[in-house]
Amino acid sequence: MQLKKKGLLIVLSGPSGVGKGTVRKALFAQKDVNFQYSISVTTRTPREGEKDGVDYFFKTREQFEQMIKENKLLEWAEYVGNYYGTPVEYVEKTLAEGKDVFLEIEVQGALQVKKAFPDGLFIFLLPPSLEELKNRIVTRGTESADLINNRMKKAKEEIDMMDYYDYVVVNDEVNLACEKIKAIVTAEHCRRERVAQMYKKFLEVES
Ligand SMILES: Nc1nc2c(ncn2[C@@H]2O[C@H](COP(=O)(O)OP(=O)(O)O)[C@@H](O)[C@H]2O)c(=O)[nH]1
Ligand SMILES: Nc1ncnc2c1ncn2[C@@H]1O[C@H](COP(=O)(O)OP(=O)(O)O)[C@@H](O)[C@H]1O
Repeated sequence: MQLKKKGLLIVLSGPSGVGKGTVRKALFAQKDVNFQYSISVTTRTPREGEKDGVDYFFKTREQFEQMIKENKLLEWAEYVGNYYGTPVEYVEKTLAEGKDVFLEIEVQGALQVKKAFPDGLFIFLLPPSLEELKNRIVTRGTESADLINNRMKKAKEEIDMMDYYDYVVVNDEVNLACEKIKAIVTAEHCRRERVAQMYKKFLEVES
């Protein structure tokens, strides 16, 4: 058992358009939320309004491949033609400081994180229906018709993976989804605290 309390690694996944970004921004706008957001690296072109170092670190494929070679990524995946990855240094440093880290990543990456951090907290965000998912992607208006179809195909594969997650949260209403995520994190902290206390007590009895 670790003596120094480490932060909790929280992973949020879900199909494109379900509202991960919206829910994440709503969560981080709340004063009682102390998670640290891990900014990912991507080779995707920035969307209108996106800023380098805020939404993503935007890199070329060559730069990204160099980061893979240098083991600078905790996990990475190719998603609809672009690379996405999590810088490892920030995650390890922040967890070691006892702070909770929040990753918003797709399922292939989440499975890699689960191998490296089996005690992470894995949450899957589900749309109320596939029809509503398509509606949201179309309404967002950032993808061409081709890309929307690719993302819908991918969405069905992704939803098949929700079994690997600890919790499933339906994003029917943004504030409600945020409340559910906060409740899950609080409950997980309490559970870990209880286990740590029992373990401590057990050691006292043994010695
Ligand atoms: N594996 C992995 N996936 C990521 C990372 N950052 C973002 N993603 C995921 O990549 C997918 C595409 O992201 P993006 O192009 O921003 O479009 P979005 O679907 O509208 O969020 C989403 O499922 C993101 O959660 C990362 O660091 N690693
Ligand atoms: N609970 C919700 N109800 C209705 N629309 C939503 C909800 N959550 C997100 N949206 C909308 O759905 C679209 C996709 O959301 P976004 O956060 O970009 O998804 P993701 O990051 O999962 O791809 C956006 O237009 C957003 O405003």
